[in-house]
Amino acid sequence: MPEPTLELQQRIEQLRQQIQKASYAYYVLDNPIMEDSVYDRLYRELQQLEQEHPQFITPDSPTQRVGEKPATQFQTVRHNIPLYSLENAFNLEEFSQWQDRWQRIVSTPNFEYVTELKIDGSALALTYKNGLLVRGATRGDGIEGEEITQNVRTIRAIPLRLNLENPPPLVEVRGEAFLGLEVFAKMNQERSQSGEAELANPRNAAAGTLRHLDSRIVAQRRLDFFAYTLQIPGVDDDDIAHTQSQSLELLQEMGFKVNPNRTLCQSLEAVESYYNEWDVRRKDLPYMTDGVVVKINTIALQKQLGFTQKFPRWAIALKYPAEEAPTQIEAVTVQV
Ligand SMILES: CC(C)(CNC(=O)c1ccc(Oc2ccccc2)cc1)c1ccc2c(N)nc(N)nc2n1
Repeated sequence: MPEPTLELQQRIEQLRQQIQKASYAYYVLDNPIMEDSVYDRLYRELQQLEQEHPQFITPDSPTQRVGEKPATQFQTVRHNIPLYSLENAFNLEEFSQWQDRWQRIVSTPNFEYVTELKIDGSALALTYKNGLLVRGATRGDGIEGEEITQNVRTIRAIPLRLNLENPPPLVEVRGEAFLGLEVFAKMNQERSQSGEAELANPRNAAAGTLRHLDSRIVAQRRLDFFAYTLQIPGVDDDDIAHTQSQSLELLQEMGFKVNPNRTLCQSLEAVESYYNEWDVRRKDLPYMTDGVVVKINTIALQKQLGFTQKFPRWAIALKYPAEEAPTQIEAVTVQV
């Protein structure tokens, strides 16, 4: 076997960049730039070269998304930063009461909310070391979750490497993993054809898929992901971004898929119109939502308000009425 030449390494790097660019356009920007047949040919060439020269394989190579052997179990890991859940408001009256509560604590007249869609999926905590994805974990109880890195790596909307020149030593990203409605319907069709019980909803299907021990099965399920929180431990949140909306833009620049249907609101009425607008428009979205999330936009104000034992005081979920009565099986997330 001739010594691998420099141009071989350059060819491998070139293939990686072309494949990564096409994958980002397709899975994050939802805007394909390459025919599938061309993508497959480039991918096969890269796989071939890496098999011939495994010393050139890097953890962020697109070929490293699907693991080989199934896991036997998942480890429990402690989140570097706790994952808080959201207080719920079930109507605008409750939202208005929440607004009055925090306005009593901070006397600031000119507040601003960022309103985001609440995706009906399963929360994920992602950890990047020097820009490389090193861990993916389920929310668990917010303090500890299950380490499911191999499964998280199969989610093509999640970058294996941050798009940053000099990445900080540690970056924590939170978001929602979900199954699109089309993928969910196809999954249930396959399950009913093979005599398995259909799953009640895409949230259950996503949570169950994330806990599948065989990442090759997970890769076939085509999970998707929207990021919504960026943290750089050791760096003051206010220095990363002054507002939640800037933080979402940063996440996009770093290579994450961030839900585009977010708005800035300066009043309760503006929040109400966003909530009512998306109660109608969400029926045309290719994924399930179960509410909107309203966050005080200014990070300095978020810090002033802080957290209760369970929730941030500066954010609330404004839920839509549930479509189907939750059944008992929803309580338990099983591998599906
Ligand atoms: C607001 C937050 C709870 C995330 N934020 C955090 O988890 C979080 C955690 C520690 C933070 O700061 C700390 C840092 C160190 C120690 C303690 C707190 C700040 C935010 C949340 C939860 C669920 C969401 C959801 N389903 N959809 C959208 N669109 N947004 C959501 N946002």
